[in-house]
Order: sequence, then structure tokens, then C-alpha cells
Amino acid sequence: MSKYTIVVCDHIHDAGLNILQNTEDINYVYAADIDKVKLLDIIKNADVAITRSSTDVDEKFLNAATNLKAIIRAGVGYDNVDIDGCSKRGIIAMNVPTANTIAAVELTMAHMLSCLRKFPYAHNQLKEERVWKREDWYGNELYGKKLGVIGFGNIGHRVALRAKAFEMDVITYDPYISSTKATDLGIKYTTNFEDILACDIITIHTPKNKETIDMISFDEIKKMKDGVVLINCARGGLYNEEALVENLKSGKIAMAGIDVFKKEPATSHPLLDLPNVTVTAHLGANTKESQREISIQSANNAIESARGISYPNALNLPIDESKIPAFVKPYIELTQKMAFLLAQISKSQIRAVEVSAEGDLSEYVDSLQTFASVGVLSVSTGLSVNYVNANFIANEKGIDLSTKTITNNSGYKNRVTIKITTANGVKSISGTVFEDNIQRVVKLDDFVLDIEPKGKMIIMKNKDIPGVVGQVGSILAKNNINISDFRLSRGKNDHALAVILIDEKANSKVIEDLDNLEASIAVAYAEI
Ligand SMILES: NC(=O)c1ccc[n+]([C@@H]2O[C@H](COP(=O)([O-])OP(=O)(O)OC[C@H]3O[C@@H](n4cnc5c(N)ncnc54)[C@H](O)[C@@H]3O)[C@@H](O)[C@H]2O)c1
Ligand SMILES: O=C(O)CC[C@@H](O)C(=O)O
Repeated sequence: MSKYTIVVCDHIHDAGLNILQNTEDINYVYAADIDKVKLLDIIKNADVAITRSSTDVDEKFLNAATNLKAIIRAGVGYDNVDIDGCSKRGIIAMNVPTANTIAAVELTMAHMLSCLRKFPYAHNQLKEERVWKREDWYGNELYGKKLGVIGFGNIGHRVALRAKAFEMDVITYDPYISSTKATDLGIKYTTNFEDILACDIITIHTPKNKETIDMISFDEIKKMKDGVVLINCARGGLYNEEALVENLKSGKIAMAGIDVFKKEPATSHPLLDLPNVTVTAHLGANTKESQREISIQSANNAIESARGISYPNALNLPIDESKIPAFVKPYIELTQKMAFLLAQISKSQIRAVEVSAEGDLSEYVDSLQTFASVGVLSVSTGLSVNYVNANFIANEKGIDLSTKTITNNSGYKNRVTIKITTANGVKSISGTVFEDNIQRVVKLDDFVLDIEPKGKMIIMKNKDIPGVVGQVGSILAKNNINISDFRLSRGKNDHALAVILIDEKANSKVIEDLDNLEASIAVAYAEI
């Protein structure tokens, strides 16, 4: 039995490792304790990799992982995964988005409480120094304080709810949600970031990206209350670390609770030297409950994706399959096949691909376009192209991709047309799907047809003069090629198009012989 190789690059809970170990068609490699340079050697055999925040899925990693089809980020944040790099290589990237939510929420609350009561310092004084000095530890209460929550997703909204249980006055800033998501939970909502800066305590729960890096920096801190408390259990760098250090030193920021650092591991970070910071070593996800669940989900998702069955929580699929209605699915298949056919008979470097759709199908023209790219590129790029990387590869090759929706004028309920532009001109193909998934090519250039896009075929454009069918038949017979179907279509200017379905492959000599016939205008062989 051939086996899929799944490489586990970081520590995950035994529950998931056991699943991998006990799955017959999985060859599982545990590489969590291996030096990251050596990992590059191991990763080359991986069909699927499981990583956490300790492994950067960067250019080096991806260049080494030549066999990789999918990567599972065993957690939420995928800022250390080069998603575009994965897409270019046709690798599907997935995360495990909710299994550690509660763990991160509770650590955030712990940091908040810890900051207000200076818990680690009080603890250390008694435990390490054996000093009983209660007057040193007058803290503050969460009760009645104004909490600003930046990012109201899985973690942010649960932090807000727990803060309400502490009778805090909670307000959130998240421009990507509808205000009612917050207000329905009794949380104030603002689109004015200044409202957040006016809070007593601020906690951030956004992803790390171009927009959120340094979201709180010197200017923002200047506008905050003296003695503000800042919490970051999301990602290092969302709060500018230099601004944090300077303002913690001056006391403008009274306390900061920090679980995450811009560069990890952070064992000699200036924040660690300050007396008004509570720190943890990126432990937001580190509960046994969460790690067990993440590990199980990661293992199952890795197995499913290795087998090509499903890609749960995929981050870089251009199409959300769950949103594609059943009637569109055969059109996706038809589009890919027709694009593949058209690219084969275009016989020249492709400059542009335009996909147009009519009828209800027009709503899904972008998805069809992705599959047209797959079809077109499969001719020149081979098997390495799939719907994750097709548009990237097309862009890299300088192919102009576009879509059009057209008002229904062909008489078909739904129809898809692909137009390819090459140095030799423009070629187009149209198709429709009849009931019971009967896929048909209904037009090729100006010729009306009715052919199933399947099998080996010769496509011949010729002058519409007597004797052509016989001449074609005798050339094919001479070469032992059996004709299974012969379709003729008459076009303008006394031209005709013959689509000849054949049982055996026609080699270039046969095509040349056909092309040498007096009536011939153009001949091409294609196979679907
Ligand atoms: N410390 C840890 O171990 C740990 C554990 C889990 C998650 N995390 C991190 O916590 C963060 C939140 O995770 P989540 O599961 O809640 O993610 P999520 O995707 O459910 O929520 C993120 C929210 O941020 C909002 N957002 C995006 N850009 C924003 C912006 N510019 N301003 C305001 N809001 C914005 C989004 O609309 C979304 O509602 C992520 O960075 C994740 O990586 C850390
Ligand atoms: O354990 C980890 O890899 C950290 C996970 C956490 O930061 C996340 O984003 O899910």
C-alpha cells in the first residue's frame, strides 16, 4: 500500500500523534525536536506538514518541501505562513481556528487580573524573598473600569463577555463586523479608534497583518490615559514594542500583560527587565484541553488532505466550494475541459483568457475563470497546476485573465464561453450542460456544434467542397485509426468544421497528411 507522509514539525498533543501513528496509509514523521535546518531535509518527503508558531513556513521551507500538497497550522494565527508562497506552489494552507479560543480568552483575563493586582511580583516577594509586606500590594479592580477590546472575533468577543461578568464597561473596535454583533451582546461598539484610546484597559485580538502591525504605537499611547493597562495575547508587534518599553518606563502605561513578542523565543527582551510587566512565553493556546483538541483536529485534517478528500478551514482556496450550488459544479468541469481543448488547438503562446457566462451561471463566472486557467495551463504546465495556483501561474506568465457576464441571448438557460487570445488570433469555445449532467460543446469559433468534450479528437477547418469526408476517412483508415463519431458544421464563407472523434491517438504525421489536403485550412489534434 502506498502511504502518505505527514511531517509534524512542532510539538503537538499525543492524541493527534496517536491518530497519525494508527492510520494505515499514513507514514508519520515526528520532527518537532529536530533542528530547523535539518527539518528542511526531512520536509522534502512530506505530502502534508503540521506546524505551530515555532516553524516559519517561509521561502526556504517551501522550496525544500517539493512534494508538499497541504500544510496545517495547528492554531489560529498564520502570520508565520507564507500564504502566497503556498498558493504559487499549489499548496493548500489550513488553520485550526477555534480549538484554542477559550485558552487564549482565559489567559487574557489572567493577564488582566495579574496586571491589576501585580500578582507575580506579590507572589515572588512572599515565595522567593519570604517577605510579608501587604502594604506594597495595593492593586486595582476590574469592576467599573472601561475596557477597550480591539478585534471582536472568536477571542475578542469572549473576552468582552467575561469582562462584562466582572461588571466592566466594555467597548469594542472592529470595523469588519456589523455593530449588532457587539450590541446584541450588550457590548458598546465604536468605529472611532479614539474611543478605545480613552479606556482604562485595552486588549487586542486582531490577526497580525499590514494593517494591524504597530496599531498601537507612540502617537496612540500619547492619547491614552495616564496609568493605562495594555494587554496583548494576540501577536507580538501589534503594539509597537519600543513604544511599550518607553512608556512603561515613564509610567504612562501602568502595567502591560504580554504573552507574545515580535521575535520569539524572547528570552532577552527589554520588556523582561521592567517591573511593571506580566509575561508568559506565548502560552495563550497552552491548555491541555485546547492542545488535545487542536492536535486531534490537525491530525484528522492532515489525513483528509493527504488523501485529497477535504481541506477544512483552507486559507487559500480561491473558491469556497460550500457556496457553489449543485447546478454550477458540472459547468466547472466543463469549463476546465473546454479550456484544455481550446489551449491544445490554439497552438501558440496564450496572451489572454476571457471567460463569460450567461444565465444564473453568470454569478459564478469568477469561479469558472479559475478553472479555465487550470485547463489552459494544464497544456503547458502539466500536472503541477491546480485551482490554488492557476491564477498565480497565469499572472506570472503574463496571461491577462478577465471575466464577463452577458445577458442571456444564446437561447441556452446557462452557457459558458472561453475566449483565448494568442499571437495567431482569437479562438473561442462555448458549452452548456443539459439535464442529468450532459455536458456539451455547442460552439467552436463561429461553428455551431453538439459534441461531448471527451476523448481523442481531430478538429479540422476546411473548405466546404465535395469529397473531404472520404479523403479524411481514407487517411485515418490508412493509419489504422478508427472513427467513432464524425460531426460536421457549416460556417460562413463556404467554410466547414469537422470534429472527428477517434479511438486511437493521431500522431503528427497523420495531422500533417490531413493538413496537406487541398480543402484543409487548419487541423489540430486534441485529447481530453
Ligand atoms: N497567544 C496565543 O497563543 C494565541 C492563541 C490563539 C489566537 N491568538 C491570536 O489571537 C488573535 C485573535 O484570534 P481570533 O481567533 O479571535 O481571530 P478571529 O479571526 O476570530 O478574530 C479576529 C478579529 O479581528 C478583527 N480585525 C481584523 N483587522 C482588524 C483591525 N484592523 N481592527 C480591528 N479589528 C480587526 C476581525 O474582524 C476579527 O473579528 C490572532 O492574532 C491569533 O493569532 C493567539
Ligand atoms: O501554539 C502555538 O503555536 C500558538 C498558537 C496561537 O498563537 C495561535 O495563533 O493559535
